[in-house]
Amino acid sequence: MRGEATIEVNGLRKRFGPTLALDGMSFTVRPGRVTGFVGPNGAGKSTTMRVVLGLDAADEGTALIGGRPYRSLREPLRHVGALLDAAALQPSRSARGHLLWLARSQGLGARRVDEVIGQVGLRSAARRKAGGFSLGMRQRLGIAAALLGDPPVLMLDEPVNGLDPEGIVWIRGFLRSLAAEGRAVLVSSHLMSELQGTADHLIVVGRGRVIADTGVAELIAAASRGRVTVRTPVPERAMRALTQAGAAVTVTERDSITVSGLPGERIVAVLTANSVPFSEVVTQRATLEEAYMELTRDAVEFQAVAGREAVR
Ligand SMILES: Nc1ncnc2c1ncn2[C@@H]1O[C@H](COP(=O)(O)OP(=O)(O)OP(=O)(O)O)[C@@H](O)[C@H]1O
Repeated sequence: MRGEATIEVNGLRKRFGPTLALDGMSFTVRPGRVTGFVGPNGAGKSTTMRVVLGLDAADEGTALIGGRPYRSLREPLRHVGALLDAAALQPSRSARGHLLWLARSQGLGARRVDEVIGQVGLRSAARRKAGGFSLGMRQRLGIAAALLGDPPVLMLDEPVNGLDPEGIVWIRGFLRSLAAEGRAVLVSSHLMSELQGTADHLIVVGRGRVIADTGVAELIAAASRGRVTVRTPVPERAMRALTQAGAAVTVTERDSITVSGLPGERIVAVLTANSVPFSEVVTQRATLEEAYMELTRDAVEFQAVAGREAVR
């Protein structure tokens, strides 16, 4: 692996006829972590990736891989590996034949081909025709192709789409290991749940621009808003003690209250000091899906309104 592991996208605008696909898209993908690129259908994820790879030209803005535009890279596979459409392969070629053909075009040898075949777990199928491959096998082959040049930057468009549970577990672990090697890994999805457990960082997009650029842990913490549920047979006494300690408290059920403004450990300490009995103190955590829904609500509402207008 060589070269700088970054993708920098700055002020991209792209129009397809009446559709503004990219409207000032800007973000940086950093090395050593999996960055999820997530947003509703039509948000501009694929278009951004295509612009970064020089497959589409932007009307405005810049896209750089390791500080350089794709078109200036002499052996691009050594700088960036991409999986855009796993169906795009020559059905009559064997998996190994397909990779050999790609490798030759970039001055890479058969040894490297056999290495990546092993890495993605396709050794036993390497000589079979790719046309007969399942979607999961095609995804593995596409990832093998992306890895051929041992690139510091990887971009995968919806790699989890259509995979069975075993394939999903495999790809999650695999992407994490590629990031742990110091690569910049950008993975798109329109489903947040697909990125749970995979992405460390998220670039959330809607309507051709970035809505949020945030760590997964921070996003969940912000959506959870530090709420803690306390189960107690004496909610009024608990409420008094915690309010005095500076918390905001609401009674949610007959025997439970929701507390905000104090961390769980402090709540336990206050209740104990005031001899208030309790059976449970649970810090609430929003799921990634909930946090995401909150962020993208505006973008989705816009689409729903636009859709209704189109129907009328
Ligand atoms: N070649 C094209 N010609 C016309 N319109 C296009 C073209 N490519 C993309 N678009 C439009 O640009 C917008 C952004 O599309 P894009 O495929 O980048 O979104 P996406 O976020 O990848 O969505 P999805 O999750 O559905 O893949 C959409 O409205 C799409 O219809």
